[in-house]
Parts: sequence; C-alpha cells; structure tokens
Amino acid sequence: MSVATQREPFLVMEDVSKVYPTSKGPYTVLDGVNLTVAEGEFICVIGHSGCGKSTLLNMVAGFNHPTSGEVRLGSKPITKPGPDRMVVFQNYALLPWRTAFENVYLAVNAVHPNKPQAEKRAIVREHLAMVGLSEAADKKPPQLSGGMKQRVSIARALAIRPQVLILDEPFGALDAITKEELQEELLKIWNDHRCTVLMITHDIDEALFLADRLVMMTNGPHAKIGEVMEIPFPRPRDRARIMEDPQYYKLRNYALDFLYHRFAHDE
Ligand SMILES: Nc1ncnc2c1ncn2[C@@H]1O[C@H](COP(=O)(O)OP(=O)(O)OP(=O)(O)O)[C@@H](O)[C@H]1O
Repeated sequence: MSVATQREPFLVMEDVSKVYPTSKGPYTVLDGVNLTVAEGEFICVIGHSGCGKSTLLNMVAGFNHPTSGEVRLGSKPITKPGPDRMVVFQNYALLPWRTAFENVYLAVNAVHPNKPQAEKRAIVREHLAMVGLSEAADKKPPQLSGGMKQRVSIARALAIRPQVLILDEPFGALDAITKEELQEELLKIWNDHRCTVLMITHDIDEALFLADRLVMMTNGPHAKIGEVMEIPFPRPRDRARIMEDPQYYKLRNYALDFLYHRFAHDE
C-alpha cells in the first residue's frame, strides 16, 4: 500500500483535463489525470517533453486552471496562486539588479508586510544560511554561478514556508557535480522541514535518489498518468548505498523501459 493511501489525502488531482485553444482547434494536453499526494510526500514527475508536466504543476501553483476536474489542497479547490505553494523554476527567475538577500527579502516582505523588519531580515538570513549562501548575500545574480542562483531561488521559496514546494526541472541547467550537491542539500532541507514536494525532472537517477514516488506520464496529446512507482529506499538516503542496491537498477530499468519503449517519443 502506498504512503498516500495510508495517510489523509492532502493534495488531490481529480480527473484533471486541460484543453488549450489553438489556431488548429482545441488541443487536449491532459486527459483525466488522477493523483493523491499525502502531506510531506516527495513526488517526482517524469515524462517526455511536451506531455504536460508543467501544465499540471502550474495548476497546483494556481497559474493555470483545469478545463475539467479539480485540484484541491486540503479540501479547498486551488483557484489562484498563494504563499502556501511556492515554485522554483529552471531559469531561477531572480531579479538581476537585486542582491541575493534582497531577492529573498522581497518575497518575505510580500507575504508578511506587517512583520517587523528585523524579523523579516532574520528569516532571510536563516534561509540563505540553509542553502549555504550567507557569504554571497550581497552579490547580485550576474555575480553568482548557476548553482548559487538556484540556491537563492530555493531559499526564496522556502523562506515563505510553503506547504507545497513545486520544482520545475530545477537542476536541469546545472553541471553534474553541482546538480548532485543541490540534490543532497534539497534532501537535507526536506528531511528537516518536510513540506510536500512536487518536482519535474528528466533525470531518473535524480528521481530515484529524491522521491517517495515517481509519477510517469504517458505522451501527449491526451496525456495521463501511466504509472506511479514507489521508491522504497529508506531515509536518510545515501547515494552510494542506494546505487549498490540491486533494486535500484530494477527500478531504473523499469522507468527507462516506460519512457523509451512503452511510451517512446515519436520523433
Ligand atoms: N498556453 C498554451 N496554449 C497552447 N498550447 C500550450 C500552452 N501551454 C502549453 N501548451 C502546449 O501544451 C503541451 C504541454 O506543455 P507543457 O509545457 O506542460 O509540457 P512539459 O511536459 O512540461 O514539457 P517540457 O518537458 O518540454 O517542459 C505542449 O505541446 C505545449 O506546446
């Protein structure tokens, strides 16, 4: 039995479909997506480019709405963005003319305008420290490496203390070593704070290291959830140890087979 079925449903996608109007007529991206996520779960979503992963996560963020069906958090339908759900994008989305500190401060200030300034500054410092960026607080994004910029984005999202952290391929633009470092940091932060995480990735090894469950989407149009894989490795996870586990390769091959044989892309 999955973690989600053992616990109260927290985030629910119920029969979600999305149709975009296009010049060639209606284009059905998602068709009947159902997923129940428990509070504190770490979910990775994988699927070929264009199948609708961002469309789905944007509905959880509240930037986009289902054409039919419903996305609920707690028992409330999600209708608009809110500080209970924060998004980290692949391209960081930082203000380049503001320092790392200011980028995080602006978000904290937007959500807590009435908190005393000293308290807001303390929240910013705490979260920059959490991602190892205390020394770089006064640097602006052009002076930061890709990994550092993504750390600022993660600090900014977490400083709001969201219930759901949505990560849209956050490490896709980083080199392999930086990516592994950030995966370790994200996992440590998640272990300490346990918010619910939804993360899009194209990297099966990343998903196997991070997630409780891997959601595998079929190809679009009319994409849906093909399968959900339970990732059974105990936590805290150690990358070297799980890679020695024979189950690791079984799960990896299963996901690869799903993507490259059963739902191979046409092109
Ligand atoms: N506003 C829109 N109007 C029309 N079509 C759209 C719109 N937004 C997305 N699409 C189409 O919907 C499909 C799904 O897009 P989406 O970005 O959700 O996919 P994805 O799985 O996240 O892709 P990738 O992995 O490349 O980021 C694509 O074919 C895209 O062109």
